[in-house]
Amino acid sequence: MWRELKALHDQAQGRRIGELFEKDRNRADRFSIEADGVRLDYSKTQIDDGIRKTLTALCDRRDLAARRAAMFAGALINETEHRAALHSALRNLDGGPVVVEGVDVMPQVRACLGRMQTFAAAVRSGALTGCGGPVTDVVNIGIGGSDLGPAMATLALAPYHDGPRLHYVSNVDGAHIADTLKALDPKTTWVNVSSKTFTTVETMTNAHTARDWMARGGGDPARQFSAITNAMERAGDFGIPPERAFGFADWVGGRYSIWGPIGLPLMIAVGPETFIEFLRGGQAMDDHFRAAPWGENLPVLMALTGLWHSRVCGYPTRAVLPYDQRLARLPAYLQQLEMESNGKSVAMDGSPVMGRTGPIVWGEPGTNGQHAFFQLLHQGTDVVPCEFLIAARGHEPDLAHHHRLLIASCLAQSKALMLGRSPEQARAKMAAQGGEGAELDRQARHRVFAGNRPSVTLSYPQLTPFVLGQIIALYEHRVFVEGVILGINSFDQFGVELGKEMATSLGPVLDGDDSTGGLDGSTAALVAFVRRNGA
Ligand SMILES: O=P(O)(O)OC[C@H]1O[C@H](O)[C@H](O)[C@@H](O)[C@@H]1O
Repeated sequence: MWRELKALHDQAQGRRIGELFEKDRNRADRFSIEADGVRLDYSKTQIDDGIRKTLTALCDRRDLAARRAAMFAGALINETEHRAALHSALRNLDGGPVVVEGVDVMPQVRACLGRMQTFAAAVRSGALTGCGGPVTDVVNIGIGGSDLGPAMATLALAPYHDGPRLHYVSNVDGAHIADTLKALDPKTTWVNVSSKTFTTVETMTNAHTARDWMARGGGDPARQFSAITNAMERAGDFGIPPERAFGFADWVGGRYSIWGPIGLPLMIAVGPETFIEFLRGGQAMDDHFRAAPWGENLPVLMALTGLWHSRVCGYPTRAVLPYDQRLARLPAYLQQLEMESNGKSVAMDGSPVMGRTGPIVWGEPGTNGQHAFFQLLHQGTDVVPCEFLIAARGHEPDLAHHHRLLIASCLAQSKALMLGRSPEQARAKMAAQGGEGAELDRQARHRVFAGNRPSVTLSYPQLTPFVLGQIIALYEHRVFVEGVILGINSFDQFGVELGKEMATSLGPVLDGDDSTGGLDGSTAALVAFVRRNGA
């Protein structure tokens, strides 16, 4: 089927996307789908009826319906780690039982959500205090999946933020925690340590530093710390008692964990009701993903468009461009979600994967990116498929003129990428400005835009908690569909281990252990530089 798609791609070579609209007046509608207010427009791509048909046939060829059912039913689809991938159970608010290895996990999920609500309400109301009175600031310490989700969502839902100030510390670079704690009062700051394993070196180092800071400054770490982990004993050893620890099961992967206790800081910021709205958005996307036919299914169409661009067209990267400042952390969040899930070279059965798997995902909010890297998007030698995100309205009614400009810019960019500017148009423009002769020719060449550059646009009414839930669940399922079609396991991450292991053995070398014999030349020279110039 990849060969068939490659042949369709070759046939489409040289075809202008713009012409597809001239041939089919209904193209925009026929190549857009909408579910519960979220609309995906993939009409500004080379995908036509034949390509779509072959792409959707991939879903049946790879038994997507059965894999999807297995995921939602709690089967051990993470085969390398013998685990279920059941983040959907965390937002299964009105659904029935979900059974993992003979046990319905829903009572445990509901009990945990209830504890989170009680805890968040107590922090927000001032019922839970620090030594110096009500909690003014919450510092969340975590990294990767224990940081990116809540950090991204706290910014996204800023208009709903009515709890204490939230701060996120992730990097082991002491600059991160030093800059964060500098402005805080140890007597009214709450520290939450988020770590699924409670062993991650960055998180544990920051947690110890925060504990020392609090104790030195008159706060009480025994009272002002909480933990989110599935290693309760380790949290206890650190000094956080079970009543202030929130557990989650191993069937929730780190990068899929925002829906459960890892979302607690978000719940503290926006309140339990708003958090539940976020869960409802995720659940609505689950319902859509499970019910809609392939050709009307948002995660499936996003996945198929992505595979078309990366696997068939061979474009190595994809730009995520939220025209929504509050989604500024979405590209970083998606880098973990997509690249940690599908950046693999070995198939589920252990055989090598032929061809490209997950593309490199990168991006920045618009309009800022326009004044930075959009030059390359329009005129560079690599084609970068772009994913625009835009809300029909913002949260600032008195600044509606800003939003009008934001939307106009977003729509203009996807239009310009598609249509470009021909040499004739560039010459006419230069001539209208008084240019002539050889200089006009030379100048005009710099002002040509090849166009025919694909993009998709995801639009939604407003970035509400419900819509954010829809968007995040949409991307999760997109990753799952891509993984199934590529035949890889999207739920393990062995690729992060080797560097961690090597860091452990390099620590003593940096401390002065002279057994540098095993080091490669470059690493030995870098160690020598640090020793010469370090403290
Ligand atoms: O939550 P933790 O156990 O501290 O793990 C934090 C992160 O570190 C690991 O290296 C993984 O790459 C991530 O998937 C994980 O989210």
